[in-house]
Amino acid sequence: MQKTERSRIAILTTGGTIAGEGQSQTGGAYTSAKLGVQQLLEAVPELHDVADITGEEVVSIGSQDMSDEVWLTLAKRINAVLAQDDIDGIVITHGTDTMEETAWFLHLTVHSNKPVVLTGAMRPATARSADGPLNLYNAAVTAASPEAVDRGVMVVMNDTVFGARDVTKMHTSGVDTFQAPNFGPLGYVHDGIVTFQRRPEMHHTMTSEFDVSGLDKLPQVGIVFGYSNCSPLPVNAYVGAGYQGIVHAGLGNGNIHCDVLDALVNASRDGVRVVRSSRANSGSTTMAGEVDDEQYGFIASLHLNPQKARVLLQLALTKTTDRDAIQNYFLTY
Ligand SMILES: NC(=O)CC[C@H](N)C(=O)O
Repeated sequence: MQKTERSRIAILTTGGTIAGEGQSQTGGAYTSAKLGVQQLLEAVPELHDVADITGEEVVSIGSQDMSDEVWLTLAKRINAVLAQDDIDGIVITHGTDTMEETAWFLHLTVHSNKPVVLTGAMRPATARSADGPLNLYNAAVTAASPEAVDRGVMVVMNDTVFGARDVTKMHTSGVDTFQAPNFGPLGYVHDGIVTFQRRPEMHHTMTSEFDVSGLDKLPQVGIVFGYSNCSPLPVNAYVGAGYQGIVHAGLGNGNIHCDVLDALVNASRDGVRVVRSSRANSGSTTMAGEVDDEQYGFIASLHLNPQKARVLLQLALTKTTDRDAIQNYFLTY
């Protein structure tokens, strides 16, 4: 696709290490979410070679403090900005800890085919070899590219373009922390040019039926972690607190310790929707395995990791509590 006019990109900031500051250029200690939009933009003058840029702060937090409320604010703001004729794409700067969840939430709740790209950094702005400035530049290159249209929400980090559904944070501190263990990247950015290899096949953005425009909160869904000799206490606590859904970060192919299984079966029979995911980091929690989902009324998360399964279950519960319909969402998105 040839582009004749200059792109117009809105950069929305939310905090994270990309806006972080430390005392030392080589030490590890720093505080995230310290720099404002102008400082982020001034660090990368080359952004203006890529597109006409506007900047706006949405929140300023470490993404470990991300909340459903901020997600709803972001989705509504992005939908409004992308509805403007004078904006071609959006870059969101974000902490890396929950970047994959925010990207996935937006992939399902933004209704535009214009590019939406999240980026961040593993090293604060004050560090030697800070990765934020080049990540921000590469994100803007991607958001400004006509080739990026209709690929849903993306994460651009470390020269690599990932699809929101596929990407996960795999390393606590390395700049190559983001990976897509099941399906690989969508593309790469080098020398100011983005090259795509493929398109996300499952439903998203324009074909997503989830609409949060009228919502000010989301259904409560918790995650419980599976391990040897584990306890049903967290499941029972969520049920007691009135949670509508529970995602089990299971063993292997979504297996569940017998004590926890009893608690989850009771929860499921009481109408709490239970999704079976895996702590294994790659592979699908398949629909036929050691656990009989049909018998217990459970839902298989397939390739979605626990934190992403939680997001889809929250959105599914805004539409229905029917187990089969929710399983169908997991097969569709
Ligand atoms: N590398 C990072 O961005 C981590 C900083 C912070 N914990 C956050 O996720 O916002």
